[in-house]
Amino acid sequence: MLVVGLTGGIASGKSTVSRLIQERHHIPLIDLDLLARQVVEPGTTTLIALVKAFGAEILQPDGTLNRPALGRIAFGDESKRKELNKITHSAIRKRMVWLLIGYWLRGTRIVVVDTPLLVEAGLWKWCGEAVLVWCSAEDQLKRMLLRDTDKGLTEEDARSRLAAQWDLNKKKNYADVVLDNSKPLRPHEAASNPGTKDEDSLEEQVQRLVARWRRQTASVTGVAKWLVAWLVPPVGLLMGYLFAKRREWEFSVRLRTAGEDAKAE
Ligand SMILES: CC(C)(COP(=O)(O)OP(=O)(O)OC[C@H]1O[C@@H](n2cnc3c(N)ncnc32)[C@H](O)[C@@H]1O)[C@@H](O)C(=O)NCCC(=O)NCCS
Ligand SMILES: Nc1ncnc2c1ncn2[C@@H]1O[C@H](COP(=O)(O)OP(=O)(O)OP(=O)(O)O)[C@@H](O)[C@H]1O
Repeated sequence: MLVVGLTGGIASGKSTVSRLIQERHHIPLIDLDLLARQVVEPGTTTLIALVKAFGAEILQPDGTLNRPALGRIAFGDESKRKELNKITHSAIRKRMVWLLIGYWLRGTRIVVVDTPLLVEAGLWKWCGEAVLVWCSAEDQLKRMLLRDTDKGLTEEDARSRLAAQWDLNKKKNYADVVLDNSKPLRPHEAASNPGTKDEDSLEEQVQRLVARWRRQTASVTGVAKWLVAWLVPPVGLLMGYLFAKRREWEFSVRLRTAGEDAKAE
């Protein structure tokens, strides 16, 4: 099974790409932002742990999580954010692994995992391919404000959310594929933009990417690997482990060349 890690920064266009992959190309998708919401539903041990760590002011009167309030605490202070990650990430990963196992049992060929923290949390090594949805920090800020101002997001909130994540140029070093989302979304919009071609639009880039995944997984070696991993799970696990180790080594060479530190959070 080809597990693709899809990442980017806040408001860089991950959900837009996810929607295209899921709805237009019918590839299953695991959204870690969504799992992050499920693990903090009322009554969960994760929500209880969060209240213990950050106080009852992170709850709404009805007992659900007050997301903007927790966001303000976590995005404004690195140590608080680390604490939040420590509490939530293991529960999110557990859910993700169960979902992956489910897809694998059903014989799925390609699954996309959408997560903003693919690089920061070190998940990139465990993916067959890491895809980064890139745009400039100015575009991220502009798009975030356009999207979220009516949900109460101020420019200060937006800047602190942006500062809470790695710069997207730094994340490029960890990506196998970079989707340039500084251009228009659709081909016809690209045509009316001076200096931009139809094939530069996000939709066309995603179309080409998915076509390659399909060719790759339908090739003789792709099918043979998938079949062996599916029929003999221990061999599949070993193949996955060796692949991750090779990937870690290849990227550490690449990162050293780029002057980056391979260690994530
Ligand atoms: C702090 C919370 C409550 C704020 O909720 P809110 O609804 O306002 O934002 P939402 O969850 O939609 O996240 C919006 C974006 O913020 C960024 N973000 C979220 N969590 C983090 C984090 N821990 N570190 C850096 N950026 C983050 C991501 O780009 C995400 O797409 C929420 O983001 C959360 O529970 N975060 C911890 C879990 C987590 O790390 N999720 C990311 C996927 S693993
Ligand atoms: N190429 C583009 N041109 C203009 N607007 C865009 C483009 N791509 C995405 N957008 C808009 O930018 C906003 C952010 O995109 P999206 O929600 O896909 O980002 P995201 O990376 O999933 O964000 P988050 O991490 O906050 O969930 C949305 O309102 C989306 O419609």
